[in-house]
Amino acid sequence: MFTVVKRMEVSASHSLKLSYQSKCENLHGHNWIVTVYCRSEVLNEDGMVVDFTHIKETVMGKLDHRNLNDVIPANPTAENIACWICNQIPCCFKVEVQESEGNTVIYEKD
Ligand SMILES: Nc1nc2c(c(=O)[nH]1)N=C([C@H](O)[C@H](O)COP(=O)(O)OP(=O)(O)OP(=O)(O)O)CN2
Ligand SMILES: [Zn+2]
Repeated sequence: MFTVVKRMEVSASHSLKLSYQSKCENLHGHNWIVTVYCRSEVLNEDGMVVDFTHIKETVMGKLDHRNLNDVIPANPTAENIACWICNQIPCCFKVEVQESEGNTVIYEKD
């Protein structure tokens, strides 16, 4: 079994629609640390699970310097961001999204 791990920093903005009053309703930014995990028992014809560069192009190309409310088709919480990223990348089974030093979400496919 092979596991590819790719870590990136995404600078972007979001606002959250919540069922309670919160400062997060206001548009604001984070430097999210995103770590993507891809796994496969077999390698492709290039000898890879997934190209690190393709993971970066997918995540950074779609999210970096964007308003995530315009990209993620759900409330752009760290949970929904992690799930959305996982579904964009072949062989991805786990995504960690660290919003700040003490706040991290881990999404794993069943
Ligand atoms: N489970 C989640 N909780 C929260 C999320 C989230 O995505 N998932 N997101 C937010 C907001 O993005 C908010 O901007 C985070 O604010 P921040 O000040 O960074 O976090 P804290 O209020 O916890 O403050 P710390 O100083 O980091 O303790 C809120 N919650
Ligand atoms: Zn936020």
